[in-house]
Formats: sequence, structure tokens, C-alpha cells
Amino acid sequence: MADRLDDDEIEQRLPDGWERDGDEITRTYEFDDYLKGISFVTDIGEVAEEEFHHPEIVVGYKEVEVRLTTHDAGGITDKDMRLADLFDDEY
Ligand SMILES: C[C@H](O)[C@H](O)[C@H]1CNC2=NC(N)=NC(=O)C2=N1
Repeated sequence: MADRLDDDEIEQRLPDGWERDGDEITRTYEFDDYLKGISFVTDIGEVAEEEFHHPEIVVGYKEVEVRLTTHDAGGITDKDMRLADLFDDEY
């Protein structure tokens, strides 16, 4: 099981555009239209399944909010940071 990162590690490793919110990291991606957001959700869903590590996703109008935490560890781990980078690659 992945170990929880400490506050300093989280601060250092948080990718650009992401924020820490308690035991989660989050980013809201913006799109030109609604269906581009839906397409992005499909893309990151496939990445999540490949990595077997899953975000919470809130789909809005021309924006998608993604939240990551490691439930098995009860906090933020390397898995969350890795997935954040992979999701950014899809954007
Ligand atoms: C049994 C456990 O749910 C699985 O190992 C995976 C599935 N996807 C997951 N996703 C996230 N975000 N955290 C987990 O701990 C996690 N665990």
C-alpha cells in the first residue's frame, strides 16, 4: 500500500494548476464547450482504470473538477500525484 505523503512532500510535488484540499488534491479543467469536457472525462477514466486508481469527477458546463485521494491509505500518496500528471497529459 502507498504511504501517505507529509505536508512538505505534498507542497513540493503538487503539479501546476492543482491545489490541496485536506486529504485530497484537486484541479478544475476548463473547456471551450461541454462535449470537450465529456470527452476529457472519458480519456481520464481510461487512464484511471489502467492505473486502477480512481478520481472523483464533477462535470459542469465547460469545466470538469477532478479530486484525488488514496482511500486505502486515508490520504494523499504518490499514486495521486502520478495520476494528476497523467491527467494533465490528457488535457
Ligand atoms: C480495493 C481498492 O478499492 C482498490 O485497490 C483501488 C481502487 N481505486 C482506488 N482509487 C483511489 N482513489 N483510492 C484507492 O485507494 C483505490 N483503491
